[in-house]
Amino acid sequence: MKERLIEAAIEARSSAYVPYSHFEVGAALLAGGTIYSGCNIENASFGLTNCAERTAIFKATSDGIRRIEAIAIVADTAGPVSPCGACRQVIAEFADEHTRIYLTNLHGNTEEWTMDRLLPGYFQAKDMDKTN
Ligand SMILES: O=c1ccn([C@H]2C[C@H](O)[C@@H](CO)O2)c(=O)[nH]1
Ligand SMILES: [Zn+2]
Repeated sequence: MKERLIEAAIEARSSAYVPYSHFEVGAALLAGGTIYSGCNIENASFGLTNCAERTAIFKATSDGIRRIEAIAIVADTAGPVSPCGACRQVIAEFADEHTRIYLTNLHGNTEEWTMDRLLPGYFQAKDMDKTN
């Protein structure tokens, strides 16, 4: 499944809409037996750009998915791609301690991470509980 997810992420990357940065990113996640993939989508108003990871996650979420089993992210980087902070927090929303996070590049340099490494101390719903 790791290889299938990486392949799907590479395929999704070919749809990246990146007229400004020309930096193509692809992501693919496994949830409920289905693979959801996404690319980065830029905008003339740069701050409205949506990263590939969030595109894939939002596609899955709008299909009713609430837990990610595994996610692969790929870009043409020297080493494994490093997701931005916003995406790390969004992944955390739908990940648990078993979620496998594959960070890779076009040369096949792949690292397998879990949430504790991706974003230690990420904000959680329970952090809003004043009694804790
Ligand atoms: O993990 C990442 C990092 C960056 N980008 C996108 C956002 C923008 O389109 C381009 C350059 O930042 O790469 C992603 O999609 N995912
Ligand atoms: Zn991001």
